[in-house]
Amino acid sequence: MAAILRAVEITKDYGSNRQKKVLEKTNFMVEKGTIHVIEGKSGSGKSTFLSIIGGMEFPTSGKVYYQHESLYELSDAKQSLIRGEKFGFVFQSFQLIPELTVYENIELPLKFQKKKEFDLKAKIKELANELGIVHHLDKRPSFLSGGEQQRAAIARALITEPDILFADEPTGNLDQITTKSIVNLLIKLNKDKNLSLVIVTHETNLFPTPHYLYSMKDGVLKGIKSNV
Ligand SMILES: Nc1ncnc2c1ncn2[C@@H]1O[C@H](COP(=O)(O)OP(=O)(O)OP(=O)(O)O)[C@@H](O)[C@H]1O
Repeated sequence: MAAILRAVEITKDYGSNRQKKVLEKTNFMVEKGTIHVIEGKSGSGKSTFLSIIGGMEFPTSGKVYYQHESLYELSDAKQSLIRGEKFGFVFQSFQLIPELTVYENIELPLKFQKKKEFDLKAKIKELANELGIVHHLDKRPSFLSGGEQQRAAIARALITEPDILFADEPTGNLDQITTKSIVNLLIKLNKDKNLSLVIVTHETNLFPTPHYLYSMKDGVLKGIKSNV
C-alpha cells in the first residue's frame, strides 16, 4: 500500500539554544485507510509530533511528505490548501465556535474553499445524520453534551472529505461511555470512508485494534504493535 503521509527523521528542539529537545529523529508513515494510535505520557512530545505531521508546526529538522511533496517546502498557499482540505483536525476541547450554530460550525471550512459545493445543505445534513447530530444543527454548541460537541467537531473536520483525520486526545474531556461511542464512531468512519486516522492519547488501550500502535517516550516514537 502506498503511503499518503511520511515523516522522515523529524526532530524538534525549543529554546534560543535549542536546549529543549522534544522529538528525536522520528519516522512515521500513514497509508490510506489505516488507524494509527500514539500513546504516551503527558509531555512526551505527542502533540508536538501531531502538529508537525499535520502541517501546523515546522520541525527543527527532517521532512514531512504528503503524497510525495515535501510539505514544509511548498508555498504557504499550497500548505494551507492541504491543511484545509486534505487534513482534518479534532481536539480534546472540541474548539467549536460558540457564537455559531452547529450547522455553521460544520460549514465553516467550506467557506475558505474556492470550489463551491453543489448542494451544501444536503451534504451537511447527510454528514450530521451519519454522526448522530442532525437534530442539533440549529443549536449553539453549548446546548450540546460533550459527546455531541465532539461529534459536531468531527463533522466539521470531515466536511472537506479529508484523507487523514488527526485527533489530539479526542476523548480527553469525555466520560467512559461517551469515550466508547466516539471511539466506535471513529472506527466506523475509518471503515465506511476509508479514512486514515492518527490519534494521540495518554490513555492506554483506547482503541481495541488499531492497525498500528506506538508509544511516545521522551520524544522517541516506538512501534509496539501492528495489526495489518
Ligand atoms: N512552544 C514550546 N516552547 C517550549 N517548549 C514546548 C513548546 N511546546 C511544547 N513544549 C514542550 O515540549 C514537550 C512536549 O510537549 P507536548 O505537548 O508535545 O507533549 P504531549 O505528550 O502532547 O503532552 P500532553 O499529553 O500533556 O499534551 C513538553 O515538555 C512541553 O513543555
